[in-house]
Amino acid sequence: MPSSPASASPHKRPPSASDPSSSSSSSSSDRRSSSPKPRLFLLLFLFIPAIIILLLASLLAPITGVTTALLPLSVTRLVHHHHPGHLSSSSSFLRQTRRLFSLHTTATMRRDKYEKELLVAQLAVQRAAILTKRVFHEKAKGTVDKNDKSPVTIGDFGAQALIIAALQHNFPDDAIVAEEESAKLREDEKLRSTVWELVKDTKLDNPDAEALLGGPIRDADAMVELIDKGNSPGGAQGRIWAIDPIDGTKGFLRGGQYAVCLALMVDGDVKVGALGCPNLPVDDAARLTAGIGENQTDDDGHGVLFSAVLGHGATSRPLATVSLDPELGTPISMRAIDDLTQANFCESVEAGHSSHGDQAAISHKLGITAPSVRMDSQAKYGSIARGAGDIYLRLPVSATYQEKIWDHAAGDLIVREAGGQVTDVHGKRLDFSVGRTLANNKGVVAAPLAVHAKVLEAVQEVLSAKL
Ligand SMILES: Nc1ncnc2c1ncn2[C@@H]1O[C@H](COP(=O)(O)O)[C@@H](OP(=O)(O)O)[C@H]1O
Ligand SMILES: [Mg+2]
Repeated sequence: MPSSPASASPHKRPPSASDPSSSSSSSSSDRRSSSPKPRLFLLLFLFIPAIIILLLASLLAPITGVTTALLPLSVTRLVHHHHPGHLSSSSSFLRQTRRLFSLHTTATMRRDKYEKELLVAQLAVQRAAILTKRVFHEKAKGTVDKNDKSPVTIGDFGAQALIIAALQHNFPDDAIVAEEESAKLREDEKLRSTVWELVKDTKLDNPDAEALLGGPIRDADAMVELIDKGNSPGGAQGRIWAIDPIDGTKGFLRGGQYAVCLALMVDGDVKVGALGCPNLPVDDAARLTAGIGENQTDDDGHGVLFSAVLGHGATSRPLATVSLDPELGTPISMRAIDDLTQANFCESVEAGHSSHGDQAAISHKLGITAPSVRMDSQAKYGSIARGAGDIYLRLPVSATYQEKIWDHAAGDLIVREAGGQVTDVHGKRLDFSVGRTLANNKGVVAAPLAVHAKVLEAVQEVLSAKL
């Protein structure tokens, strides 16, 4: 039969020398009134270390990445477990503290995931891609001369204005490095009104998403001013966005691959990247084919959005899927290559951007027989990141050319987050902290992590005379 609690029993147990609970003959009420100091001491003894732990954990969370939200909870449990009933007023204080710290920690974790930045980047790229696609279709219909550069100019200005508008609306204090500046638009009234006609009618068909980007730009003058906000010198400090509104202008003109590119760098390190590739297949499993660089359409089955956040992997999703969930998307990863001879290379279409001859010599050295796949733009980075291709080489042609940060920032992160390594031909990581160009780097070697060193070795052997 269960014994009744001592306090409820009318018969007190006789005191016993061996019973620690009866070492004193005083009653519990006596005990309550006679020893406040030890209890206070005990309280302080437990509380002060707990608060110090909470403070330290919270401060260290951004550095260590440790999930401290659980820590205050366990400290609370520990205190309650050892001193039930004595901490009621203090426990509400502790609970409040815990809530405060968890809120702070959750905010830190969100910040580390750059959720809002990712969402805005994805939507901004998607909206800008709608504009570029409209121009691409006009061009495909033959309404403009093939050698006329105006479609790409119109698309470039329009897409840049739309992306900057979204960034300014959401992150007004961030700096922006963008490819275009508005001088030409200010001089050319006709060009300005053509771009404005396109910009004013381009919106996402999801009203919440469109509202998040700040809705339409006010007028043509505001549009021109927005374009010039992309004039930051870049550098190693603070938050800087890099925009290439149409990367692969040559591809855009020839009806091949091009990309709308956006990346966020914080203190010179790329944290978020989004690449809209309107003419790539949606299907991640489709291997690259020789014809991928020409006569493309953005019909059904085409148009993919690659994204990545540093430390959180890379994903792809259809460019047409507008969602307020930044995590919607399929994780992508580079193809595991056991036998390098089975790998395939991609490179620029333009021999003036990357040496085709050196690339062929490197292929040969590695025993790769498949011809390289040539395509314009950062679509190359996206394609190897999802395993459609394996290796991307950009081999310097000119000794003086400096690569632009907007041509690489998003792609570099997406490949690294998909399990790849990206360096220059000297084996140095791309350095986005030195301004608008990659002044500290030469060329690009991007490959799955496991084979990167081997590929780099072959690159250096072939280029040894030039390096
Ligand atoms: N001599 C050169 N070497 C390497 N890249 C160059 C170059 N001249 C121009 N580019 C860059 O190459 C980019 C295109 O890369 P790709 O050849 O991979 O498609 C161009 O971007 P835009 O098309 O945005 O102008 C341009 O910035
Ligand atoms: Mg470019």
